[in-house]
Amino acid sequence: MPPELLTPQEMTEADRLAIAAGPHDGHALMRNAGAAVAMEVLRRFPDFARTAVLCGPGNNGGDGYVVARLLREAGIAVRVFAQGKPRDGSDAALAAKECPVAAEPLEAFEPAVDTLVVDALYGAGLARPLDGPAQAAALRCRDAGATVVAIDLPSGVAGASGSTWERSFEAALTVTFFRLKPGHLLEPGRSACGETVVADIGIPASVLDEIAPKTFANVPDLWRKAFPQPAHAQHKYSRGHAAVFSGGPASTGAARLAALAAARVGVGAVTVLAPGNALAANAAHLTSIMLKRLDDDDEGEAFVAAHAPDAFVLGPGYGLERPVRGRVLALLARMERGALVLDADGITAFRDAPERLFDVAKEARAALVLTPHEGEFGRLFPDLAGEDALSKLDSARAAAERAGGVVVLKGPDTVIAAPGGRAAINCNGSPWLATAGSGDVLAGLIAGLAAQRMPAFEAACAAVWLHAEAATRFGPGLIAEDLPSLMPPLLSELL
Ligand SMILES: NC(=O)C1=CN([C@@H]2O[C@H](COP(=O)(O)OP(=O)(O)OC[C@H]3O[C@@H](n4cnc5c(N)ncnc54)[C@H](OP(=O)(O)O)[C@@H]3O)[C@@H](O)[C@H]2O)[C@@H](O)CC1
Ligand SMILES: [K+]
Repeated sequence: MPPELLTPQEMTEADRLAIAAGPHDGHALMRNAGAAVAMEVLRRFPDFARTAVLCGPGNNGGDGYVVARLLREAGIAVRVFAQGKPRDGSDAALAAKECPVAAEPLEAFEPAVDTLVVDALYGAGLARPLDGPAQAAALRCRDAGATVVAIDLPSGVAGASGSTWERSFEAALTVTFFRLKPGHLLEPGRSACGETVVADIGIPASVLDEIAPKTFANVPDLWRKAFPQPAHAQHKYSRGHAAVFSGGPASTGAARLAALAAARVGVGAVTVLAPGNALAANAAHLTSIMLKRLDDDDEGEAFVAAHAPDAFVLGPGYGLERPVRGRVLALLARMERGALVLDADGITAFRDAPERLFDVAKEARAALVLTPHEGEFGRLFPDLAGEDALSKLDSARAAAERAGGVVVLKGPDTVIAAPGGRAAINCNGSPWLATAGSGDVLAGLIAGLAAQRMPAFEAACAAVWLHAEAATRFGPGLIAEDLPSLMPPLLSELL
């Protein structure tokens, strides 16, 4: 899957540029789009005796008329149910004219289990909630358990955000064109799409040079070139040094999970920095990972000065009893390079004064990486979290800009955003990751990669992908302790 994602506006621009460059005009692109959908229908659903194609008034409907014609030509029983008429002279009007199946009103559509439904009501052009007849059709399909193939997007799903207005169609398969849109990967759109296929309809990749998309699917091709490759001449510290702050004696496990993850992702040396009363608990469980006593800020400064770790993790199991903010701000100001990954309690500690963190991050040489779940995100960015008009992508992007750092907004559709507007949506998420300690491992993976000089945005994207891929491959029964040791085979594949 190519990494670029296009907003509906960017997709319109891609169409325009492709038509201008030739040889395909809009009608040819529509015929190619319809043919791609018809081919998927015939290939994947050969057992349906009947097909109902629901056509809207725009170009999405135009694609539907092409599908209806091709399926009829292939000998399938096809009925067309239309909402509105294509505008005179449009490509969709031409496609409707070429379609030998007479259109019936959408209100007459009754789904049945033996009838495959092709949803060509609305795609990228949907600008407001589905109206009554379209909503009723979506509901009837759900109630009847009909199998739906959606063209471009299930009608009712917004391409830019994945949000759904009222009831949307729910597809078993969605066929989209040229590149995915954010709405295919962001929930609830992603679940509504079922399986998603991207079809080539003759738009050349060169149109992307002009469009310069800033949103990506988080696939290895997005960051593979920046992934750390060990060299023969390296020693342990030149392979990077990551340090993880431990919580008190009763909450040391989170830091060790992060430390082990950093080590497994290839960093040369890892140190756990623990308060004196937590040294014994940590020492009992650490072997290759170093342990250093750290009780107050002076010692922290001295350690950073002497060893200059390339990346830090602060937050997992850290607690909120000890002063956190001063330590974070001093560390960030002092680091020469690399990244400070702030997770969990490290994020919560700044709930009353996020601007203090952001001001320092904007001046820092090291990158700040924040890894909030939705709840933690709301503590640092209450206005962004409470704004319904913003998608998860918009929120993460605005937060990264405001924070002057990389924001990893976690969830089933984790979004990674950097200042400047670059953002990636993760697409290999796994329900098995919803387990205690999994976030600690992610923080450690990010720090481990950043310590090896991978730029912070790429490090965060790669870590999110590795974390999810490990969980997906492991499957049921996964606990956070399993995750670090699942890295080696994934690294072998990537390298
Ligand atoms: N461009 C190309 O070359 C190619 C494009 N392709 C295909 O085109 C699709 C995009 O086409 P599109 O832009 O015409 O948008 P589409 O989704 O059909 O809807 C627009 C129409 O719906 C109407 N409308 C909107 N919301 C509504 C609502 N809630 N309830 C009722 N009506 C509503 C709106 O009316 P208006 O807002 O003007 O009143 C307008 O008439 C794309 O998804 C892909 O399938 C492919 O063929 C490849 C080549
Ligand atoms: K559709």
